Amino acid sequence: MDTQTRHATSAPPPTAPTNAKLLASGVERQFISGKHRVHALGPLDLRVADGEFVCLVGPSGCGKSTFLRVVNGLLPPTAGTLDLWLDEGRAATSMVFQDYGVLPWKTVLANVRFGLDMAKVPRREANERAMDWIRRIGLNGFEKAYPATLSGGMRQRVSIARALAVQPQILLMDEPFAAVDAQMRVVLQEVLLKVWEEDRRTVIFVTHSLEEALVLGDRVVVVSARPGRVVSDITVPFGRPRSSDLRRTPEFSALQQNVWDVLRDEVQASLAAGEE
Ligand SMILES: Nc1ncnc2c1ncn2[C@@H]1O[C@H](COP(=O)(O)OP(=O)(O)OP(=O)(O)O)[C@@H](O)[C@H]1O
Repeated sequence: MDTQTRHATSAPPPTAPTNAKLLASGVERQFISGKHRVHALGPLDLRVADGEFVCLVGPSGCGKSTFLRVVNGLLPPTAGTLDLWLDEGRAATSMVFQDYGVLPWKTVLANVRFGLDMAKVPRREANERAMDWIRRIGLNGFEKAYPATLSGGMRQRVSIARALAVQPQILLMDEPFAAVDAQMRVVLQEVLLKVWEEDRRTVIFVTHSLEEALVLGDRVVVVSARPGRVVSDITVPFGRPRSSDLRRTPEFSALQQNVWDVLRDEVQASLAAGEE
């Protein structure tokens, strides 16, 4: 049965729009920093359908990570409402960050199992589920290895497997491939496409790479200079399954240029405001 979760500054919750997983309505977040008030985000309006892969792009400091933290429930919005429609008994969200976030004193298996251990899943089942993800993400044979012995790309696979092992209803990814080299980035994008296409869970993916956003996303949402608002919401017309060859098509280059034309104004506004 569906439940509805609301991170809100007002009540009551609305009925779910058809197929919606997330609905942000006028979401804002301000921070108090010393004597200053920082208006980090919003008002931001966004609807994400169940099973949709949505990429957020926008200038540095525009509030993208803040939005993910609001969705994750780590930060309450200071205005507006965020509604999530969730299935009972399953993890709501799970986060993957740029800096791997793996625990150096645990093996790959124990890292991937971490969220299942927290949820008190019996050890045998937790091991089976973790091993399944280790295989799916291409780390078979490394389950007993420690993170220090792995490359950056492999550590990030561990992070992704750990996030997915708890079967989150919404996967939140904050520039997850920004710290790996260009070739590994393409490999990780393909790994993510493959595992996502197997079960199509809802994903919100923050990136600075338009190419990455267009390869991965069903939609690319351009966020304005701080405080971040949606300035453009582009449906990516390329079919699935996708591969990296998509990048070499003229249609891809044309769309990338169109999105950049929108984003460039926001980056310039951000630079003028001294954000970067
Ligand atoms: N805890 C906090 N206290 C004060 N200010 C904060 C806090 N967290 C974020 N900010 C400010 O809010 C604004 C938005 O930050 P956020 O990290 O969400 O941006 P971003 O779009 O994710 O940036 P980037 O692309 O560089 O990662 C920035 O000006 C940041 O300095």
